[in-house]
Amino acid sequence: MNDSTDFDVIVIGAGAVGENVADRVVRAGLSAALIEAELVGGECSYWACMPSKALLRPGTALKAALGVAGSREAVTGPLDVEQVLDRRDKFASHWDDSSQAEWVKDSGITLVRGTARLTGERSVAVRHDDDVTPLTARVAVVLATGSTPTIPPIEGLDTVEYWGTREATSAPQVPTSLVVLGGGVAGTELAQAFARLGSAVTIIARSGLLSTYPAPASRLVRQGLEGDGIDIRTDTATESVKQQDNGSVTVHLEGGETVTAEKLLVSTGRQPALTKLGLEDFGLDPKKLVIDPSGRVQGVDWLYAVGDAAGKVLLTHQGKYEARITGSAIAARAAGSLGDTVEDWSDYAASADQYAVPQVVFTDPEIAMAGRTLKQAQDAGLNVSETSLEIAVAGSALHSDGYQGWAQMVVDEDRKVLVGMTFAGPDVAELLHAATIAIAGEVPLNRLWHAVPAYPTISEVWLRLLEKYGL
Ligand SMILES: Cc1cc2nc3c(=O)[nH]c(=O)nc-3n(C[C@H](O)[C@H](O)[C@H](O)COP(=O)(O)OP(=O)(O)OC[C@H]3O[C@@H](n4cnc5c(N)ncnc54)[C@H](O)[C@@H]3O)c2cc1C
Ligand SMILES: NC(=O)c1ccc[n+]([C@@H]2O[C@H](COP(=O)([O-])OP(=O)(O)OC[C@H]3O[C@@H](n4cnc5c(N)ncnc54)[C@H](O)[C@@H]3O)[C@@H](O)[C@H]2O)c1
Repeated sequence: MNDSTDFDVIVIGAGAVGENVADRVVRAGLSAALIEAELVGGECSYWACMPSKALLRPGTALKAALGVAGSREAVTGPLDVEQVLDRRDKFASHWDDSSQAEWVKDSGITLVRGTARLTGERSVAVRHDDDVTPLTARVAVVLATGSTPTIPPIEGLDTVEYWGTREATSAPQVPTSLVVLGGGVAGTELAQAFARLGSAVTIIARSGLLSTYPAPASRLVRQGLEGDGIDIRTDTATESVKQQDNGSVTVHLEGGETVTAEKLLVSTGRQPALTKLGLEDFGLDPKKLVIDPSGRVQGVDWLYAVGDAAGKVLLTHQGKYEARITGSAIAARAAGSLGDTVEDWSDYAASADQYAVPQVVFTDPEIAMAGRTLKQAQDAGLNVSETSLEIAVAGSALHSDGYQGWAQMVVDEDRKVLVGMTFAGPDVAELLHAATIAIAGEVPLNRLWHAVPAYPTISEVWLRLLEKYGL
């Protein structure tokens, strides 16, 4: 750290999102301090996206080889667990942030290690061990503090040892059995990763499995998980949990049934990490901030929030997008070229957060979705139609024997543009960006008709959907 305590911009939280805001403002000629309490790189690098995908990928690759006659016969054994965990460790940089800290320094950003709290207008105190360093920002303070797990009020949970997603993604060994509480994205991905690494896995979901996605897509994932031997209990409430003498955990379900496993994973959602920042002193609610499309916090014109902390979309790529937008808005306001209001879809408004978010569930099969589901579009008052079909094209037949997939297109009938797209099936994630472009670009359907998918690829499903729609 250099000795300066006065910067143009202070960014609290050096996750992927905080790093990107700091980089953006420095590139625009401003100075920036980036404050981090734990590891530079944040959740995604060490305990979320990277290690979870590294745990999943070998199982998906093995299943792909088993799905094609010829390569199937060449597979002679199960996953090599030690190799999988070693590779995961490399993707998590062995939980060492020195290369990311080096990048921060090389980018001209000042890294300050410690826990930050707002102490006044544009003022922050950073506590590191017993030292407290006061910092001031001439222009703006940005909250990029991420999110923390939501822990459900289940009797006994505070008395047992359980895994959160951090412990699961960094697990040094594979447990013989695992019970997963929560049927959301984190729960299903990690359930499949551990099942394929040899754990006997049970998922307990209060409602459905991946219930925010279109039902045919979630059903395909459920079939895939069941094919891996996962016991899935949906619409099942958990009454209490208890640790056994041998360390295993028993989950007592509504109706009297119990499930016992070596490890319990609680993956029941996340919430913005906004407590202990002193927000109350500025009349703000630390449960959720109201922010404008440039990321500025309502009522405090020097304060911004991005990424998970902003609470709009809890995804790395979307948080980094917000970081680029907010960084540009801060720099433009510092230069006097941007006022209080920002235009939708301009360089200073994170409009895609509302209309064109891409998201992937990295199970096998995958779900890849961009924009709105039919229900979300209807709830937003749009006059929409839906067209859906099974993915059965030359590209999918070649991809694997017995390929099963599903796709859905949601069209705004008043404007004749795509507002939502969902694909489910093996390797559909790579189809997604075309949908994101069509939605964000509001490409008219009669022009999309001229975007010809290459033969023989799974993307031919685009053509089938447009034909079924009536083009
Ligand atoms: C298991 C799992 C898998 C996931 N997989 C994916 C995926 O595949 N793709 C995807 O897009 N998203 C995924 N996500 C979501 C993704 O991890 C988050 O959206 C992303 O990490 C948010 O980045 P962020 O920078 O906003 O927050 P974080 O990465 O949480 O970073 C915030 C940083 O702020 C620091 N901090 C907090 N408070 C203070 C303070 N007061 N002072 C100083 N520092 C502070 C923290 O230590 C942390 O390093 C996954 C999440 C989980 C849990
Ligand atoms: N591939 C990806 O992009 C990816 C992967 C993992 C996580 N994430 C992100 O991380 C965030 C957190 O993931 P998550 O799966 O924890 O959250 P989530 O919100 O996706 O799912 C949480 C699930 O837990 C359930 N639940 C809540 N309380 C419960 C209880 N008492 N008992 C049983 N179930 C209960 C909810 O009904 C929901 O299905 C998500 O917002 C997601 O965006 C993304």
